[in-house]
Amino acid sequence: MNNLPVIAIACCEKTLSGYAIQSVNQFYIDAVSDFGGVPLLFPAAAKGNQLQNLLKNVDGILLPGSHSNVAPHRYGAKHNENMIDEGRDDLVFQLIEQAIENNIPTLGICRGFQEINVAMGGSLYPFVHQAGFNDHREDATDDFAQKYTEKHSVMVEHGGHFSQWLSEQKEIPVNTLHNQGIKKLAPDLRVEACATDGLIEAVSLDGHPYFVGVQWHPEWQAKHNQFSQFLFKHFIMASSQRNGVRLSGQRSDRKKNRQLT
Ligand SMILES: N[C@@H](CCC(=O)NCCCC(=O)O)C(=O)O
Repeated sequence: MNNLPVIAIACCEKTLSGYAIQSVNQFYIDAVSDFGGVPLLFPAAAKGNQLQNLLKNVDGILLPGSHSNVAPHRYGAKHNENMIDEGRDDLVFQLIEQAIENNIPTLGICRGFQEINVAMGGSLYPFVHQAGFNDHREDATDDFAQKYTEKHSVMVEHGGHFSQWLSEQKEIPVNTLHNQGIKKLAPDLRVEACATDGLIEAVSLDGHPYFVGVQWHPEWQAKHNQFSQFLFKHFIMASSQRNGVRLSGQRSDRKKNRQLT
């Protein structure tokens, strides 16, 4: 029997009561567990060999949302950005490179979606509602049911994963909690869905086992949302397949080492 797939979740670097902390919103941890993965929080400080060694024990990567924004210099922009988290940027840009190079199943959500586009050569609008699009910002309320309620639809593009998963369904109702959005699409990314105002809201990478980014938040009550179930089930399935290959490779290495001693 395969072990449960280990899913690396990228942390944000924040400050709490004067202490520097690594943090992940619990909704992401719960969604990974609910769909059969083992969440493993990856600290934003992990670099180089540390990261390579950690990734040897990983079957999937989740790039979660965050109120911070990708540093403008990462995509040649000059505007002032107050919500910076360069430790997270450093971590996820390495993770994205490794995920593409080594076919590690990856799901990017909101900021994670934007990081994928920037890491692969695209750019972002700092405020989409100032660039001719609708206002996609989150509601300023402590009522999370209101904050995460569905606010618009995205239109499914033909030829990608989403159109295969959904067969005839052409629209997906989604929530919206973001200021920023894709301006220039990275060259190798496929558009999977767009908002009704034309903003790109979901992408994937052809030829990869699972490399998907979405601008909305499928982790919110994921078990009760049809499309969120597609997203997470396929993500965990691809990660489980990697888990099987990874562990069988490690077993044969141990056997070879025993034969050499
Ligand atoms: N900062 C980016 C992305 C917004 C985002 O990820 N919001 C979710 C915050 C709550 C959470 O998931 O932790 C933007 O504003 O576009």
